[in-house]
Amino acid sequence: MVTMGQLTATLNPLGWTLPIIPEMDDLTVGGLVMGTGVESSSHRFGLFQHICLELELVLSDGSVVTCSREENADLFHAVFWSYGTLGFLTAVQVRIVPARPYVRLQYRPVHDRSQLSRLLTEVSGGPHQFVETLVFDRDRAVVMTGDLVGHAEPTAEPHKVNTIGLWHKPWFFKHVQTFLERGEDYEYIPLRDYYHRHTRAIFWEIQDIIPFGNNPVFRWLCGWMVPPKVSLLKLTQGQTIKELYEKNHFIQDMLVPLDQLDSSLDVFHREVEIYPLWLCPFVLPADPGFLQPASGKEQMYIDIGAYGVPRTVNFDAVKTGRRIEKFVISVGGFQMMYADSFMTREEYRTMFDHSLYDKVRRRFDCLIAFPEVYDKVNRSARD
Ligand SMILES: NC(=O)C1=CN([C@@H]2O[C@H](COP(=O)(O)OP(=O)(O)OC[C@H]3O[C@@H](n4cnc5c(N)ncnc54)[C@H](OP(=O)(O)O)[C@@H]3O)[C@@H](O)[C@H]2O)C=CC1
Ligand SMILES: CC(C)=CCC[C@@H](C)[C@H]1CC[C@H]2C3=C(CC[C@]12C)[C@@]1(C)CC[C@H](O)C[C@@H]1CC3
Repeated sequence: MVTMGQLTATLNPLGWTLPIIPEMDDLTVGGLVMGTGVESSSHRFGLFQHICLELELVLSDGSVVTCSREENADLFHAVFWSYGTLGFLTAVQVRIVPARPYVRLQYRPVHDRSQLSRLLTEVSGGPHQFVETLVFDRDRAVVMTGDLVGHAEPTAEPHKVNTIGLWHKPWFFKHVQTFLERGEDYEYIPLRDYYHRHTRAIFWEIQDIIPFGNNPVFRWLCGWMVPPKVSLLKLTQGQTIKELYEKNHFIQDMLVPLDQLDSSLDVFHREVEIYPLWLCPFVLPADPGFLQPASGKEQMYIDIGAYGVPRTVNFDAVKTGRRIEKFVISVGGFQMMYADSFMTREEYRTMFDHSLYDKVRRRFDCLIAFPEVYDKVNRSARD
C-alpha cells in the first residue's frame, strides 16, 4: 500500500495534497483506513476516514466490492477501525485539495494551563489550516498554528525560512521548545518538511534510542543516517527490549472531547508524567460506525499522545493503562488501537459502538473468516 511519504512526494510538486497527512513517512493508506489517522489539519477535516470517498475490498468469499457513503454505505462506515476484520482493502479513493509550497507556522508559548485550554479551544474553531500543540510540562506548552502560503512571503523574508527536514537540523520538538524562552514568533517551512516534521525524531522517541542524536556534531556527521525505520525497530527488537518497553515505556494516544482537556491533562500528569505530550484537535462528525461523539452530534475532540518513559514512581503498565482507559471511557473518549490496550471485551464494547460492525460482520460472513477486532487488538489477545 502507498505510504504518506510517497503521496506527498508525488502530489505536492503537482500542486496537490491530501487534506490530512499523518506525519510519519511510512504510514500506509491501508493502515490509516483500517486503524485511524489524525493530524494537525484534523480540526477542519476530521480523521483519515473522513477524507475517504470510496473503498474497494475483497470480502471473505473472494468477491470484490466497492463501498462509499452512497453505495454499500453500511460496509463503508463499518470498515474504519475494523483492522482488517471485514475484508482486505485493495483500493481507496481519497479527497485531494490544492497545496502551496510553504507553511507559515506561528509558535505561541503559553505558561499556564488555563491559558492553554482557552487558546487551544479558540484556535481549534478558528481559520488556521494547521493546529498542533506540544506540552513541555504541567503548565508550559507551545501552541502552533499554520497556514499554507506561496513563494511571495518567504521570498520577502528569507531569514524566516526554516528547512526543518534537513539532516543537520535540530529535532523538531527541541526546536519548538526553544520558543518557550524566545517568545512568540513565526517561520516559513517548506510543505513536505512541515508534513513530516516528526519523522526524524519519531516524535521524541529517538531520544531514548540515540540519546546523543541531537548533538550538533552528530547531526552534521551522521544525521543523514537516522531515523531507523520504525518497522525495522519493531522487527529487530529482541525479547528483552520488548519486555523493557512493555514495562517501562508508555505509548498511547487517547482521543477525548476537547472540553475534557484540562481533566485529561491532570490524569496524564498524575498517572504517567510524560512530557512532551502531543495535542492535536480534531472534529468528529456523528457518522455511523465505531466512533460516536459523546454529545450525539458533531463535536470537537483532541488527541493526547504520550510517548516515552513515565516519571511517576508507581507506574505499572497494566494498572496505569487500565486506569487511564477507564477515565477515557468515562468522558466519552476513545483509545487508538495501534498501542497496547488492556480493556475487557465489555469495556471495549462500551468505548466503541459495535451495532453496525456486528450487523456487517453477519451480513458478509466474517464470523468464521476473520477474528473480531477486539481479539486482534487487545493486549491479552496479542500475547
Ligand atoms: N498520526 C497518526 O494518526 C498515526 C497513526 N498511527 C497508527 O499506525 C497505524 C498505521 O500504521 P501502518 O504501519 O500504516 O499500518 P499497519 O500495518 O500497522 O496496519 C494497521 C492495521 O490495519 C490493517 N491493514 C493494513 N492494511 C490493510 C489492508 N490493505 N487490508 C486490510 N487490513 C489492513 C492491519 O492488518 P494486519 O494486522 O492483518 O496486517 C492492521 O491491523 C494505524 O493503525 C494508525 O492508527 C501511527 C502513527 C501516527
Ligand atoms: C501521532 C500518533 C497518533 C501516533 C504516533 C505514534 C508513534 C509515536 C508510535 C507508533 C508506533 C511506535 C513504536 C515505537 C515508538 C513510538 C511509535 C513510533 C518504537 C520505535 C519504539 C522503540 C521500540 O523498540 C520499537 C517501537 C515500535 C513502535
